[in-house]
Amino acid sequence: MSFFKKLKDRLTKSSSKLDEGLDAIVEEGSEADVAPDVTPEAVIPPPSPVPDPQPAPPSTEPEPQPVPPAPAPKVPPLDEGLVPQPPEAEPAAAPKAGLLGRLLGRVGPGGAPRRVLDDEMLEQLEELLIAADMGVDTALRVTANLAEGRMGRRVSSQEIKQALATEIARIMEPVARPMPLTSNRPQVVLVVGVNGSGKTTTIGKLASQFRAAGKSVVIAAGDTFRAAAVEQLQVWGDRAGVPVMVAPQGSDPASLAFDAMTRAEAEGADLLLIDTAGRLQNRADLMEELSKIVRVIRKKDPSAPHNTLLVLDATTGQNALSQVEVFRKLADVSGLVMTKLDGTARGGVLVALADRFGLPIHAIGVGEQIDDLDAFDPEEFAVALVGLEA
Ligand SMILES: Nc1nc2c(ncn2[C@@H]2O[C@H](COP(=O)(O)OP(=O)(O)OP(=O)(O)O)[C@@H](O)[C@H]2O)c(=O)[nH]1
Repeated sequence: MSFFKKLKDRLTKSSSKLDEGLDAIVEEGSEADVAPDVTPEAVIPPPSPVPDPQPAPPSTEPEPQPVPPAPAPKVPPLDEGLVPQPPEAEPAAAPKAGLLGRLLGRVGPGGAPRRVLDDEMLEQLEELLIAADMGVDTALRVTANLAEGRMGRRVSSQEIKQALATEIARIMEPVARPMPLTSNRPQVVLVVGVNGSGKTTTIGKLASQFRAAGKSVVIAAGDTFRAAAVEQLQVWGDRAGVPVMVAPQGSDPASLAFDAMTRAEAEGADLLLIDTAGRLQNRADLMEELSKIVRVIRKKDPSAPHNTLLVLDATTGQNALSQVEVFRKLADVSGLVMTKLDGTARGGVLVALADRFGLPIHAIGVGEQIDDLDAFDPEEFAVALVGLEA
């Protein structure tokens, strides 16, 4: 199964939320929009060419004769990259409201419900995006950009989805960067994040991928306080075929990091992945612990760590934003990994993260298996998030 397929299948909760929400907004508005004037005119298919590229304002005065009344659906085709579909051909007017119209609307662009993009619709879109965890600022920016050049036009939900996906991909593009590989040997990667965010799993998946790419890897189980965490890391190390250095419970993580550095150097390892504790209850202690690890490994290599990955759990939604803020104070975070994008309706938080911090998103996790981690592809993500077909 391609990763995209997997992503799409597993992002169902996020995408269905947006997907259905967008459909509902357009359908609801399209009914309200056509209802007042649809009765008399629905009979007459409006003449093909529209006199003027007018945005079809809700006709104010009652039209006397049934000649070519402007109000209905005849607007110049929505151009500018909204949809690569043919302009709504001829039958546009007829099957609008009602179940049939809706069903047809879902089948093809020909009879899709359309709604005039106005302030009310924009507000509804904003609310939907905020509910999908995009955050207020980002939702406002996205909808403002979406509105540009489209206000007053009749749009279908498919077109809105396309436009939304384009907008989201545009925001995500600059942050979609795989973890850079350096020439340092070992390249030291510090992995930080709150407990349960998926650090251990991510380290296992990364180790496995680097191994598959021909790199030699050493893992250090730096959360020495939690025996279960260490055991879990050992399990992942075994799966990935990578040695895991552990220390007695409660011993100094910095000294373990130093030993791991020594071993990685001695073995000529390409990468050293260091797991760390994620107890945020006492930030001062955690900060001290992390900076001690950094001090100690810098005795061996002043340029280390070469990457500090913050692992975030997508299911925490907006909380991920505050975690970035906290961890940026505790450590010099250089990139993000977002886990658990499967099974959450909160995938939109990634857009908020990209928009707010601009930190590289190196990878995303969409499952608990060893191959459920991949590079972050902004277009695939955007399309999956809004529920479009690839
Ligand atoms: N569905 C899903 N579950 C994940 C993903 N990544 C991690 N998990 C699960 O999340 C739980 C916590 O993951 P860990 O890797 O143990 O998290 P941690 O940050 O190391 O947490 P501690 O061991 O408590 O420090 C585990 O049950 C993982 O299987 C993911 O991408 N998708």
